[in-house]
Amino acid sequence: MKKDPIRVAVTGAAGNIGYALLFRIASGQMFGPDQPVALNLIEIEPAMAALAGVAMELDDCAFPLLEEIVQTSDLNVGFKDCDWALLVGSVPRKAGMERADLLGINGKIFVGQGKAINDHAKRSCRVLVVGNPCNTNCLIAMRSAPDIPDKQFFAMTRLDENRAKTQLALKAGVKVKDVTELCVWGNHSPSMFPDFYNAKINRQSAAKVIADESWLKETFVPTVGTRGAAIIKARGASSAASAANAVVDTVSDLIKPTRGGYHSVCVISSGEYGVPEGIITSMPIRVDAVGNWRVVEGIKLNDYAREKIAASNAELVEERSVAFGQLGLSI
Ligand SMILES: NC(=O)C1=CN([C@@H]2O[C@H](COP(=O)(O)OP(=O)(O)OC[C@H]3O[C@@H](n4cnc5c(N)ncnc54)[C@H](O)[C@@H]3O)[C@@H](O)[C@H]2O)C=CC1
Ligand SMILES: O=C([O-])CC(=O)C(=O)O
Repeated sequence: MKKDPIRVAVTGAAGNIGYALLFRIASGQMFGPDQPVALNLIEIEPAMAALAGVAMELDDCAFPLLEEIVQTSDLNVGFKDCDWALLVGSVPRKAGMERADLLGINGKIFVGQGKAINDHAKRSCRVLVVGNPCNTNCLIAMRSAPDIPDKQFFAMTRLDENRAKTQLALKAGVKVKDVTELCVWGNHSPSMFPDFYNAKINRQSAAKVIADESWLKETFVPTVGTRGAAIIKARGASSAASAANAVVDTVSDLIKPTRGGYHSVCVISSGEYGVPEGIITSMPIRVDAVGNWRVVEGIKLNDYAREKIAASNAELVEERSVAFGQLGLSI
């Protein structure tokens, strides 16, 4: 039986991440090899000519699953009837900046986008925010879309999880697929905590397998936390292909039951593990057989882990207060 297409709105579609992402959605890597898709490509007016070029290239791939391409700078058109909204469009940081420095520049974008999603997207629309600072931008979009359930808003820390897995695999001399249950907690910022105690290498605690706590605390944690800056320094531009890859991983894992452990996704907190309520923070997520996600319970966190997670979440509480103050939103 023919399936209806999944309509995916992508903002910043002519940008670097957009260019690495759209072709993977259209080829079936995000939603599966027998699932048609329609792409609503959203850009700001000055980038519409570049967007037309990207759309021409999508046409030239003759993807069998790609049923429609909409190109627009009108958010009301762009989010109309979408099933997924991938909010990538925003300014990336440059060398020497922290992602939070983008709050004043990017935060307001997410008010208008949230409102347009509220008014035009399907009620079942799920929203993944990539544009930085992604946790707080996601919170802004969520609060601007009161008719869409909070549980349908996500921000991305899967790139951090993937980075962390590779660093542990390299250190332990194992394959990256042997590293599982790696949750990155907190903010997508240098304060994030990649939990090496509960991560597994071939089903044993990564901390036990690596048996070098000072490397884990003093090298591994900061390497993961500052990997984005290291990429900017090396490439002269922020991660794009690996970020797009993480978008594909995040969405494809949110639409199917989780096998094995869990994945890192930033979701709305309702106080799990003592996390402050009402922030969008990264936690370990599992998806059940009918497609609902939940935060995995019962993970044992030692004092060091709790302290790191609390510090990262305190940063998110502070970001929320600054952003909401600037935007006139009430906490
Ligand atoms: N959460 C994560 O793990 C990661 C997040 N990022 C963030 O993703 C964002 C995008 O990065 P790139 O694609 O490399 O940047 P880019 O500068 O190459 O592309 C951004 C695109 O967004 C468009 N744009 C700007 N304002 C817009 C608006 N209001 N509506 C629609 N489109 C708009 C621009 O015209 C541009 O084409 C940045 O904020 C970056 O920091 C990047 C890597 C990883
Ligand atoms: O570091 C940046 O600005 C881009 C980003 O979020 C990442 O690569 O993790």
